[in-house]
Amino acid sequence: MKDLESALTSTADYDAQGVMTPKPYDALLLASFGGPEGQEDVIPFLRNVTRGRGIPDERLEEVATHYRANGGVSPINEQNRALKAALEAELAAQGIDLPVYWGNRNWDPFIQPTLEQMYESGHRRVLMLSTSAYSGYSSCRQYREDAGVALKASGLEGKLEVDKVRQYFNTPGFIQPSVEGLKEGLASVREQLAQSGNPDGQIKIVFATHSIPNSDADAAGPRDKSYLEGTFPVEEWPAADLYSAQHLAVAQEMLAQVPEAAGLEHSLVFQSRSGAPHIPWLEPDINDAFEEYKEQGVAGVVVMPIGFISDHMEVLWDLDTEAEQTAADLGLAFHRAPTAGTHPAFVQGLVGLVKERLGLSTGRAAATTCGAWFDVCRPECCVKVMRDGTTKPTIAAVDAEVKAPAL
Ligand SMILES: CC1=C(CCC(=O)O)c2cc3nc(cc4[nH]c(cc5[nH]c(cc1n2)c(C)c5CCC(=O)O)c(CCC(=O)O)c4C)C(CCC(=O)O)=C3C
Ligand SMILES: [Fe+2]
Repeated sequence: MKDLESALTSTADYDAQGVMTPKPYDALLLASFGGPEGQEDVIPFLRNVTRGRGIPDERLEEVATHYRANGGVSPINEQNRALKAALEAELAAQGIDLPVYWGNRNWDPFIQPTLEQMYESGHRRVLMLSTSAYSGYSSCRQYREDAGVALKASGLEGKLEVDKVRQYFNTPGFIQPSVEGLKEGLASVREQLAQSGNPDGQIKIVFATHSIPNSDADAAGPRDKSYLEGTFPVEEWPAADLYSAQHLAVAQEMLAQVPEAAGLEHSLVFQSRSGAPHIPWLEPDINDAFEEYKEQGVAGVVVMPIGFISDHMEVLWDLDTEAEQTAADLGLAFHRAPTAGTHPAFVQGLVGLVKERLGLSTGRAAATTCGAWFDVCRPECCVKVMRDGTTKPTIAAVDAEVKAPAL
């Protein structure tokens, strides 16, 4: 076990701010969540997702119906195939020779066999890009663990180097598609209100993201928040956990770029809660929030799905099916903005992040009041202590081999 101080200072390939020295990576791994591709995959997929996580059976049955209604197919795999193709095209257009592979946490193609295949094909230095933009256990650390565990289990540790692209919530390429979406959404809701004879009706801009357990939210980012100095202005978000604070910073940046939003109220709400009912998760739920807005005199909502990079099941079901129905029941005008998907600005932004790591660009792209996030996560970043008291091996972390004390 490495001592934390020496882990922070003795490794040559990143600096004290967690910025990694550029390297000649020879392949890119697009790492994602995975999803079922047919009715027979649905339950095995859900078991993979929730293994050891105490999600009640009733919740699994309920989530299964969302997939069943869509032929047992999650839209996420098609979206990742499209993103992979778009990344390949953009890399080729920029003359960068970097093959792209795809591996998932919960469904075929899985991360471990993909890494094995990459090694067998002669790759030795892999850069991983995950389909999650924010900090948090599910969105950052768990991807680092997926790679860390896969390297151990495959015996590739020390033979295959795997680093990770930093979290990109506050990059211009992630923000720009939503800026356009917000403008279109405001126009759409204004039009709906005018059509219904209420042209001056109050509009609320509702930023939506995945709820997570409060304990995960509190553990998001480095445990010692002084590591955030110069990267994330913690003092601006005194009441919020870091996961919420990152979303609020993104929301603020989008609003600042949309003059049509001036004077309108906005909020951050949560969706897709699971887990046992007695365990607190981030609130308010989007549907509860709509009821409150109705009572406050709001006439229409523009929903901004900023927690997700593509229109997967959580977006199609929890927003476009449930939340839209709640809005209809309440008589609220409703518009859901697109996710980043394969928007050219997003794809170019991701390729820009890869170029940073290859040493092909100068500067580290960042929007919002936060600076660029760390390439190498700070001590106990988004830490999750397993039931047996250990943490899992991870990549791209100063504490890869440091055993975390219980929280
Ligand atoms: C923060 C976050 C993101 C956003 C970042 C990111 O994009 O990665 C995300 C994405 C996704 N979550 C997804 C699906 C599921 N998440 C679940 C369960 C959970 N998610 C959690 C958090 C997140 N999840 C948590 C704390 C749990 C409970 C504990 C656990 O198990 O870790 C469950 C179990 C059943 C249930 O919903 O209870 C399912 C089926 C899909 C695929 C959708 C598709 O198929 O199109 C995607 C992209
Ligand atoms: Fe999830």
